[in-house]
Amino acid sequence: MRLQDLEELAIANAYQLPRGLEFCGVTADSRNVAKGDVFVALAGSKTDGARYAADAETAGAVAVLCGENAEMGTITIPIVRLRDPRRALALMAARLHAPQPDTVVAVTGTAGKTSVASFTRQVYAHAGMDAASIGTTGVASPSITIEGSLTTPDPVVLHQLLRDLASAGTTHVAMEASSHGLDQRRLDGVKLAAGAFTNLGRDHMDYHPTVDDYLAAKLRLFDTLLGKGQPAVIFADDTFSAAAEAASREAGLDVRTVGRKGAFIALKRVEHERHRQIAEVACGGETYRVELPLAGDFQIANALVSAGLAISTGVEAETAFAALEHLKGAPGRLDLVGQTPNGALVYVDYAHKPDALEQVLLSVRPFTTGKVSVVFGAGGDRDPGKRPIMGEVAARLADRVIVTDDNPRSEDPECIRAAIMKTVPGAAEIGDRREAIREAVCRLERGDTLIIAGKGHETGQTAHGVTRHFSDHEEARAAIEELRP
Ligand SMILES: CC(=O)N[C@H]1[C@@H](OP(=O)(O)OP(=O)(O)OC[C@H]2O[C@@H](n3ccc(=O)[nH]c3=O)[C@H](O)[C@@H]2O)O[C@H](CO)[C@@H](O)[C@@H]1O[C@H](C)C(=O)N[C@@H](C)C(=O)N[C@H](CCC(=O)O)C(=O)O
Ligand SMILES: Nc1ncnc2c1ncn2[C@@H]1O[C@H](COP(=O)(O)OP(=O)(O)OP(=O)(O)O)[C@@H](O)[C@H]1O
Ligand SMILES: N[C@H](CCC[C@H](N)C(=O)O)C(=O)O
Ligand SMILES: [Mg+2]
Repeated sequence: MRLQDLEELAIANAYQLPRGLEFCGVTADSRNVAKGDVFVALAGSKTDGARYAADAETAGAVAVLCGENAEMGTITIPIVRLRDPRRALALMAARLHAPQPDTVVAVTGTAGKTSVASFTRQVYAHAGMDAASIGTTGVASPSITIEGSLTTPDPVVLHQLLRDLASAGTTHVAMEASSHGLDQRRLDGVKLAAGAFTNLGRDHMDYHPTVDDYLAAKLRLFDTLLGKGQPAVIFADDTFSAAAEAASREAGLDVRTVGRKGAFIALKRVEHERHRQIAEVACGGETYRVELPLAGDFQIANALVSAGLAISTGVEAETAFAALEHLKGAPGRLDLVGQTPNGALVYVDYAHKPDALEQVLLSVRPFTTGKVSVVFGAGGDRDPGKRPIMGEVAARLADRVIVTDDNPRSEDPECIRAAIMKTVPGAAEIGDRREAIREAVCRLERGDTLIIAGKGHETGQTAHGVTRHFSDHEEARAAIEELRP
């Protein structure tokens, strides 16, 4: 690629560009610079890439792209100042690591992204397509499997991955668009075919200064990344649905609402059973009966969003709704890990924010004839404001609460627990998560349901800066085993 190609990508003015300068790669991390690369110096949350420009030059960088006001030290390679260097990085990574699979769809929202990405992949696969999903739980595809990473990978990693998937024959990709990812332009180079919105609640208040800022980041998917006439699938029954719909209409997108208030897919009726739900939906003048093999009201919402995405990108409605009958839940999302000898149900769930905790507790109540128990904590080095709200949710919606540690990271675990305990004074406090799970499991009686919330698919616990192997699934199964005679 030549530096003057940036002009074609509409990210720089011709006069700024050293003509004819060729480069082979791009990176925003000086530690990854290879000879002949362009280094993009980004101002981050911890440090400023400009500080590492000299390291990048030593490592063989041929030019540095940076923000308009970056304080660059003395370097001899050309410096190109840009209004939006993060976007430049994404567009360059896309150009360098082409091609992308033909159909890439992205889903944003506070909760449900991982589930929708996984469900959409499953619907595509059911329709006979070679499909992948990319998100919090990693990459799933017929050719490439990667466990867990960022929800939205950084652009260089993302475009290398999309290229590898395309080369392996994957044609359809469903990916998560996190607010960090959207804000940091990680998706700006992705050629999207459609976008989706699930809901908006409290999250990442450590990163976004206000809810408006958080919403604006999410809405970039619709007002900036998708183009006129492209489908925007919007869950219609959330408080913020109207805002997502308005932004999409304003951008000239083809708005397709789904849910009880949905016009594209209208949810007419749901019957909840213990491990499945039967929904009646209307789409394109037809009515379909869907037996969803998953518990939880919110999974209906996620399933409809994924059907909306699949139908909007070429899957027949009948095929999409038939596919929903075979869905497997995303790992660690209202995941039934076992049943105690007296018949109580034990679920692992990834609710680590107030709305998710509320939804998951509400959704097990209809099939719980006994008590609803919950074991949860809150992550350290993350928005402390959510802790008392999660305590309040648990106090209101669970009959038995054990407050334990999540990933305290660098914080004092006791202080995190104390902040939750303030609003749920009736709770038991057991810091050791293994012990908390055991205690909760052995107190279960017939008809009870236990939710072990917060860590879902995670396989480690980080405390005092050290990560040790820890799996809620393994702990729950071991605790159930101990009850067997
Ligand atoms: C807060 C945040 O989003 N941080 C991400 C961001 O880092 P940053 O831009 O703030 O970087 P920084 O550490 O301040 O450094 C600034 C720049 O200097 C560069 N640098 C730094 C040191 C050096 O020696 N040389 C060098 O060039 C860095 O590469 C960077 O470009 O960009 C990095 C590269 O893409 C990410 O790895 C990093 O993710 C960190 C690890 C992280 O924990 N991110 C989480 C919060 C995140 O992104 N989460 C979302 C949402 C999760 C969800 O709700 O599902 C996600 O999409 O996963
Ligand atoms: N549509 C939904 N509405 C409300 N809560 C939901 C919804 N879908 C999932 N949840 C809850 O949120 C948790 C996380 O779900 P999921 O991983 O699909 O969302 P996510 O948006 O990817 O979250 P994260 O940003 O943490 O990766 C689930 O375990 C469940 O408790
Ligand atoms: N992507 C989220 C995951 C949180 C998971 C929870 N178990 C925690 O550690 O807080 C974050 O990094 O904030
Ligand atoms: Mg996710």
